[in-house]
Amino acid sequence: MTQTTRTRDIVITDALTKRYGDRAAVDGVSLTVREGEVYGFLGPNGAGKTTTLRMLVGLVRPTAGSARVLGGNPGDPGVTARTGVLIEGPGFYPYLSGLDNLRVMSRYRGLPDTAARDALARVGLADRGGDHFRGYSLGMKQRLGVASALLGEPDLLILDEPTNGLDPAGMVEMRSLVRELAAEGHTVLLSSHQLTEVQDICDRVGVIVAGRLEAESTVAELRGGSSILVRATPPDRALSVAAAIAGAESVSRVDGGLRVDAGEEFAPRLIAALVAAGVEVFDVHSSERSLEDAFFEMTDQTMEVSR
Ligand SMILES: Nc1ncnc2c1ncn2[C@@H]1O[C@H](COP(=O)(O)OP(=O)(O)OP(=O)(O)O)[C@@H](O)[C@H]1O
Repeated sequence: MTQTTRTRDIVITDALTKRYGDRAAVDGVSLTVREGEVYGFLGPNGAGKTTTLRMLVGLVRPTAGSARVLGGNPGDPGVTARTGVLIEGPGFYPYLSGLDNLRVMSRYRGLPDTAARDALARVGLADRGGDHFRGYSLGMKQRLGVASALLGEPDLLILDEPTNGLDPAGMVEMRSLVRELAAEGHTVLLSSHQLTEVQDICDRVGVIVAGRLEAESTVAELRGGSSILVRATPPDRALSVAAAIAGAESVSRVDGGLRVDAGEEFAPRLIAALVAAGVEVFDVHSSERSLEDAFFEMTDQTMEVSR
């Protein structure tokens, strides 16, 4: 029987699990990456991101569960040919130019020499293609890594921490490159422990903590919407007035005031009700939860956030 995968689902895992001894590095992960999206696989160091990605490209055998990639099995030649992979840095030759490094790779894979030039141009390195790899900045090295993943125009790009170690300018460049690649029709699955990046460039995210997928949703859903922060006195009366009009479940005490889970369009009504009840209002502002806040609330883990 031939199993057909809906074209919209590029990667599907079902309870994917990898155990090393009695420890599960990846524990029952079921995720879906859809066609054309940038999917951020987010989690702290050691959460199981690399192990999951390795299973998706056939480098690690699952202990249990399964994965389908581009409608086939991970590691199948037909799937591998359509997948561009950057996991833990490809081994480039330091004394070869960037272009020659790509040529070596494209010949090895039976691709025409033009593939190397095309890939180099796509990551904005066409002008520096003749320079030795060892003279490249870290950002250029990372871009060359992405170029190597782009050889042969794959449908799916799997990038493990593509912005790791980049300076702020390099990160901005890498982010716009990833968005461009998605706009050109590539599906991108990238991992990161840097929340701010995921927040900016990903359509959807999967959050993995200690091997388990804790959440999978759009960035907006994960944030859980916006809220209004109010500083008013007396605080108890402010709380009961807000609860009466917004619903008790939407109102909570926070440091220095109260939080109402609602969009800013709710603020005028809230202020009017507070004032009518004799509450003195000192400050009202709306705030969007960052993905970072959402993540901290979801787990008690300490995330390594690079600044
Ligand atoms: N070959 C292996 N043998 C034993 N344990 C392993 C092996 N590979 C990974 N692990 C363990 O599995 C867990 C998950 O590792 P993994 O590299 O997948 O995490 P990660 O989320 O990619 O983290 P990082 O961002 O640090 O790379 C870690 O505890 C790691 O030590």
